[in-house]
Amino acid sequence: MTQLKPILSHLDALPSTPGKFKPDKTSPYHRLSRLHPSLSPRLTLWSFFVLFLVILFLFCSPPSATTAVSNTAVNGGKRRNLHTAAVLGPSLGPNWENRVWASARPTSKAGLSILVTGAVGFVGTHVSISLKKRGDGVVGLDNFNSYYDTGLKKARNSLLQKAGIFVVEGDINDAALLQKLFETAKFTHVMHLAAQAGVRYAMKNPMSYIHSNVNGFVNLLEICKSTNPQPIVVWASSSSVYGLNSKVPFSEKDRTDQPASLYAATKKAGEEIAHTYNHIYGLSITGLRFFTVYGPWGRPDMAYYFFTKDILRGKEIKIYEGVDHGTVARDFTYIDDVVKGCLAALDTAKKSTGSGGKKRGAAQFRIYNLGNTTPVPIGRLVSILEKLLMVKAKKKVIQMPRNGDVPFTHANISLAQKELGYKPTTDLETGLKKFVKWYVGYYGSKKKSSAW
Ligand SMILES: O=C(O)[C@H]1O[C@H](OP(=O)(O)OP(=O)(O)OC[C@H]2O[C@@H](n3ccc(=O)[nH]c3=O)[C@H](O)[C@@H]2O)[C@H](O)[C@@H](O)[C@H]1O
Repeated sequence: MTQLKPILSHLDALPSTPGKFKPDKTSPYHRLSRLHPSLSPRLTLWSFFVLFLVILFLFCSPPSATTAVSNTAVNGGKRRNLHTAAVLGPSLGPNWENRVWASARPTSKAGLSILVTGAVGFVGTHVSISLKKRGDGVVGLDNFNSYYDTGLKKARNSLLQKAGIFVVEGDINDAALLQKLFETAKFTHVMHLAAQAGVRYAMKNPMSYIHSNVNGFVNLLEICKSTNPQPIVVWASSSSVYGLNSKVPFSEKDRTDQPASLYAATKKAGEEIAHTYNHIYGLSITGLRFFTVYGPWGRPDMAYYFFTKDILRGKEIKIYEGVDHGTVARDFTYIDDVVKGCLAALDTAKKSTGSGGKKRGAAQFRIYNLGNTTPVPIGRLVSILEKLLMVKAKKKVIQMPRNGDVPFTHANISLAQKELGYKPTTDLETGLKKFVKWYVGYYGSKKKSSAW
């Protein structure tokens, strides 16, 4: 993190709305020449010379520098201007370029060069480390937003640094930054995991979902389609797209036009947007529908995580039930299984066909369920946690509020099995054991239990 600080402080110092700046009518030149009329001709000569140098500089700058005028990013609710980062900052200068370039370089002969967005997120961290371990080049991009404990994100970033992965702090909405990244490294693949996650939070902060899952995604695809050669894109959709679909198990062919939350609606929108970019520009795109992914280094906003915290603190937990005491269940999927699915999607993807924004032929477009195929009732999830934590939970069973949650999820994974060789092997009890072990180690030893 420490090396990212200079970038931050540099960016924070920049005005967020350049248009608001009033021109200074009493410029130093005017003031000086009023005081010393004899200086005027000499100053004019110098002014022309300086102007010439400025024009020369602008001409020689990469396009990102000149197109970067109006992009802003929202980070942790704070509006910061990242646009000129690509233009001015010594922070994005040769040292930054070297780090990006070195991190993007594969260490194995057949290795890929991958930009992982959302790299300090839960899935992003695991995927990045697995890719790096097998010899791929990996550069991370993440805005480190404060949707949940940023301390956890920083700790994940330390893991990535130790693995030799450079994570750039920035937002997928920042076109200039993305352009600069693609100019610096020749990415063969983009693993797009940056998103506003969480089903229930969408009622509190709807615009954050549009910002990241719609605007940000389009911004990223715009850069990908214009890059030459175009990278292959693999990205995270969600089981939530099945919404109120009642046919089980959920198959990729089932209807996905009844989302129950804005989160689900933005992921569904993402799938349609992806199709458009595939159709018009020849981008090879694979969408992965993740089913309630859990495990070590997980997300504190998810039920298994905050149930663990609350059980340990003796705090009451609310277990949702459906209509007429119906069971609410999830097809919980362990992180290592999902990572294997992500890597298989990258490895089996065919190349994009377009270049420089022009399609040259039909490109691959795929969508897969990455689930576990075994839905588990929430009551059972709590019993497993009680056993592992050796603490009785204070349970309150309540009717599921109207908050965007769906009553159950259940993946049919036969397509992913056939085409990706995807085969989940971790049952919920085994996976939660690994999670609890990590949780106790992480919060216990570091006394961080107040974080989430
Ligand atoms: O597969 C996905 O695409 C999504 O998975 C995840 O959503 P969900 O499956 O809803 O997981 P999560 O919130 O952990 O709730 C788990 C269960 O606990 C129940 N639940 C929840 C809260 C509570 O207080 N009580 C309760 O019973 C609740 O009703 C539910 O049945 C990701 O967060 C989301 O980003 C997305 O990736």
